[in-house]
Order: sequence, then C-alpha cells, then structure tokens
Amino acid sequence: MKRLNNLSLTQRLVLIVMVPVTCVSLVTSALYLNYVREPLELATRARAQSIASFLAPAAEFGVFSGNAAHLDKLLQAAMAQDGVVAVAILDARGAPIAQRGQPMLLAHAVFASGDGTDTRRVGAQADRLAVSARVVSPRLGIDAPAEATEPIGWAYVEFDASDLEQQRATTLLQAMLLAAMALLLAGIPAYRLARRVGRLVARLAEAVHCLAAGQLDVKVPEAARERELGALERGFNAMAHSMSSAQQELNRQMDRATAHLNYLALHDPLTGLLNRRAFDGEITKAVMASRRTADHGTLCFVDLDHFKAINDACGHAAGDAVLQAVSVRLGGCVRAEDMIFRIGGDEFAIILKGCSPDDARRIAEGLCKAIAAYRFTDGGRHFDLGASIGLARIDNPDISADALVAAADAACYQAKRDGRNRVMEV
Ligand SMILES: Nc1nc2c(ncn2[C@@H]2O[C@H](COP(=O)(O)OP(=O)(O)OP(=O)(O)O)[C@@H](O)[C@H]2O)c(=O)[nH]1
Repeated sequence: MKRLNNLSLTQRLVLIVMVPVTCVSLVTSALYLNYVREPLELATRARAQSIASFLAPAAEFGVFSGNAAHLDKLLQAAMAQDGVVAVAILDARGAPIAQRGQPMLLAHAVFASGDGTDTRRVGAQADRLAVSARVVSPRLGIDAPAEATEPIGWAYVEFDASDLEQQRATTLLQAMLLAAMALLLAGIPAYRLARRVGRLVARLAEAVHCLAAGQLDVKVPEAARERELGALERGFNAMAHSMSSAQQELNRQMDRATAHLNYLALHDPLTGLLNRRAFDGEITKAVMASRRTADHGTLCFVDLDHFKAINDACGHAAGDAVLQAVSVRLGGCVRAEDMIFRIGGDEFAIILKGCSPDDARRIAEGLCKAIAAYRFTDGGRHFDLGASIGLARIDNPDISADALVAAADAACYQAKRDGRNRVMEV
C-alpha cells in the first residue's frame, strides 16, 4: 500500500488503465481457450470411444471363451487404426487378458461396473487419452440392455492425443498473442497520454513554485494536443500574465507613492521649498564637500521682519500667501545651483554653493532688496515687509554643520538687533 502511495501520477494513470485491461484480456483469453479447446477434445474422445465401442462386442466371445489368439487378432486390427498407440482386453477386475502396444495409463485406470456407460475415459497424460468399453457376456442376447449386466471384461484403448496437445498449445499461444495485442493497443496510448498529463502537471507545479517565489514572468510551453490540457496551459499562462501585469502596476504605484512620500518628507507643503529635514542633510553634505574640495560657499539665513503683523491683521491665510510670494522672490534672486529651504515659520535658509564671499554678499543684498520691495495689500491696507539676513562662510575645515548653522543664526539675530532689513556677516 505504501508503495502504491509512492507512485507518480503517470504510473498511477497507467496502472488504472492496465490493471482492468490485463484482467479483461486474461478472462477473454481463458474463455477463448476453452471455447476452441472443448470441441477438439470432444472430437478426439469420440473417435477413441468409437474404436473401444467397436472392439468391446467383438471381444465378447474371446473373453468369454478365454481365446487369447482371437483377442490378439482383434487387438492387431484395432492397433491398425489411426491414432491408436495401445490396446488391451481386460477381465472384469481390470487384469489384462491380451494387450498390444505399451499402455501408459492402464495403471491409473478404474473399472467400476454399473455406471451406465459403455465407454468412458479413465485417465489422461500429456499426449495420451484412454477410454474403455465394457465387454458383456454373449449369452444374455443382443437386446438386453448393457447397463443391466455386470461386465465380464473391458476393451481398453489408448489414443495418441499429441495432436490435441499441439492444438492446445497453438490455441494457448493465439490467446496469449491476443491478450498481448490488447495490452499493447491499450497500454501504449494510455502510457503516452499518462506521460503527457504527468509532464504537464509537473511543469505546472514547477511554474506555480516560481510564482510562489515571486518570479511572475514564468510561462509553460503550450504544446498539449488534448483540448482540455491545452486550455489548462493557456489558462495558467493567462493567469501568470495577469499576475505579472498586476504586480508591475502595483510596483509602479508603489514607486509613485514612495516618490511622493520622499517628496513630502523633504519639502514644505505650503511653499514647495525644501524643508528643515532636507536642510539638515544638505548643510552636512555642503560642510563635508567644502572639507574635501575647495568648493566653498555661504550659508544664508533669512528671517522676515514684521511678518506677524500681517498674520494678526489679515489672518493666517493671508500670512500663507505672503510666505508663498516671498518664496518665489527668493527663487528669483539665487542661482540654479543654490538651494532654498523653509526651515521655520517665516525663516528661510539658502546654501549658496561655490560662491565667493563677495558674490554671497551681493546675492544676499539682492534678496534683502527684493523682499523690501514687496508690499502686501489686503482690503485697502498695505503692509511693508523686510528681511534680516545672516551670512556664514562654509570654508572653515574645523567647523561642524551645527556650529555653522548657529553662526548664521547669530548673524541673522544680529541683523535684527541692528534695526532689521539688513545683511550681517559672521
Ligand atoms: N500664516 C502663517 N503664519 C505662520 C506660519 N508659521 C509660523 N507663522 C507665524 O509667523 C510668526 C513668526 O513670528 P515672529 O518671527 O516673531 O514674527 P515677526 O513679526 O516676523 O517678528 P520679527 O522677526 O521680530 O520681526 C508667528 O506669528 C507665527 O504664528 C505659517 O505657516 N503660516
């Protein structure tokens, strides 16, 4: 049972077909064998019986009188018959009175009286058939029924049955050939179909493993000749393709979502400028770059003057609009390689890369003027804005990013204390 459970799908399918086919072939062969053999045997036995039946009445007188010479003549005549290999006349107990040839079955013969038959088969070896017929007393008359009398002897005939055996062997061979043909006719297509089904299932199982492992571009070859198996292959490929497309779309959406998250993580949603987090990273990079190369620059801190007044007078939304407008103006005053950050409520930072102190000062002055030139109007009220700007050079190899930021902040604070709307440099 355990072995059966270990069989592959192909082996099981072949077994399911071959076991019933083998059984049916064997039964059919046996029936065929019986059907052909029976008449042959009956015909041979009938012939032997006719010789014994002919011999028995002819031997009545010889047995009754004990005339061995007469009996021997009869046996000689019987031996001349085609197929007869041994004959004998026996007394009532089965002891031979006269015999010709070498009877091989005589020792096994049973001679019982009163069985109601004149002749009967008494035994058989591979190539011999033996029959006997009762010899009755001639004094009882011709019309007396043979069954009613006790035999006085037996006419015994052994017949050559090798032809019968030959016929049997031929018939057996034919039956086996028929069975083998049936097995081949059923077995070969069954095996080929089972192998195709087994291979397809194995290919599908392997492909499913690939899918499970995340390899979604897997495909099985569409080679099946059977409609259902072909549909299975096409169906699997369509499913794998759908999964692959869905996965690609999901990846695209994930990439977009990740990019958006990254953007949100590093940008200020109000102005679209880089935020404080981005500033922390970029200022560290700028300090490192200035240490590695001679790419010095300037950190510029911008703090709006009197911004709170707009907020208080016109509301938060108006303050937001001002912050957006200031952001645009800042962008218009710096170079493409410079980076602008909104690092607090009304505080901005600008990293001026690869910039000489003079250029940095000029740019900062430009920023100051641009913001001072901006006038916010709301409901007939006008608000002037300004900016206090602190500058710190990024060229000191020993200074840390935090110290640099503190220096720029201090310069900005100094600009505030000195009257606002001005640029201060550390
Ligand atoms: N509308 C708006 N206001 C903000 C935002 N973030 C901070 N603020 C406000 O900005 C103001 C900043 O305060 P301060 O810098 O002291 O105001 P200020 O009038 O510029 O003061 P000085 O710098 O001393 O001139 C506060 O009133 C904050 O509530 C924002 O996102 N939108």
